[in-house]
Amino acid sequence: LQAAEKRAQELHNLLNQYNYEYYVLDQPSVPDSEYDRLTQELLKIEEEFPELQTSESPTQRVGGQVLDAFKKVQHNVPMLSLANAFNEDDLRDFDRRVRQALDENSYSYVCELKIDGLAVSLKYEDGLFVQGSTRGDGTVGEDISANLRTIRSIPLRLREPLTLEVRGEAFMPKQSFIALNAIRDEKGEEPFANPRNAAAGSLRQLDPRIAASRNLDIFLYGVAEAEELGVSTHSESLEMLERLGFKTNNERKVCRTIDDVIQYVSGWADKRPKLSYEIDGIVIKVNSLAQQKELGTTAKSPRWAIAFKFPAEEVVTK
Ligand SMILES: Cc1ccc2cc(C(N)=O)cc(O)c2n1
Repeated sequence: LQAAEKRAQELHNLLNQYNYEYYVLDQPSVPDSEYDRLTQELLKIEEEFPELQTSESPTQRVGGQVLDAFKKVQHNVPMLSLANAFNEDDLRDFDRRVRQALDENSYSYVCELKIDGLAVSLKYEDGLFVQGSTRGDGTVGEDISANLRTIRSIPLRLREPLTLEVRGEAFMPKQSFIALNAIRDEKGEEPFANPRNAAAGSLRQLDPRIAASRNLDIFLYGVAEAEELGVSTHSESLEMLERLGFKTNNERKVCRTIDDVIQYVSGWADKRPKLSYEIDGIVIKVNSLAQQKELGTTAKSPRWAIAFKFPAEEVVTK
């Protein structure tokens, strides 16, 4: 058993690394055939020694049993929703409020694409993925761990054995959305109106095999209680997420002034069709976590962030 256990660990490490290269970096270093061969080898070992078939095994992404309902999950750190800005004046009003609240101290912003998907929270204990949930009403969400495990860019084991909670946006890439609607069309089923609804519908499935078939993906954008982990800005949180093996959206920019923010926002308005996923705006955050704390939140939204919304995108359906 020891030899099998040692080989199984080697295979976990290899398969996790190849999975990371393929789904997070989009730069595989081995052909699919090699990945499949190693997976078969691990499946054989797990068949011979069932005690090695642990939940962290790369072979256990798609669970077998169909749930009859989702459990409720309490978010210790509320998942906030963002206030919206629709034009330049709204952005300048936001900046005025920030400047006043920070007593004219210097501050900078981080701009990131606002992915049009479903906000989710992922919990890790000693580096292992233990729970995934929807935002729900911000304090209580639904446990969709079995469905989130099927998203290949979500690591089942972090590069460091940390216990933390991260937040991100699960989404369906445009191409997967078009392919899914073509299949539904053939089967005489109602097509999904847009990738966001398709992603939400997929993650609400009680059978994880259906979620696994929907080619979902995710961008992580935050670490709950990041300051506890020795991080002082939002951009450092994003770098930490990358170091831990998470997929983040690299289309982000630190902007020193609201004029830079406005330039960044207007630059993206007509670049959306080029993206392989839908965005519904740009998220603008005060970069310093200490200043975020100083600004605080209203009942449901941070005072240190705002979402600039683009007009609804005419969806390419064919
Ligand atoms: C605090 C917060 C809330 C919702 C968010 C949503 C997105 C998004 N949809 O991409 C990105 C963020 O950085 C967010 N940040």
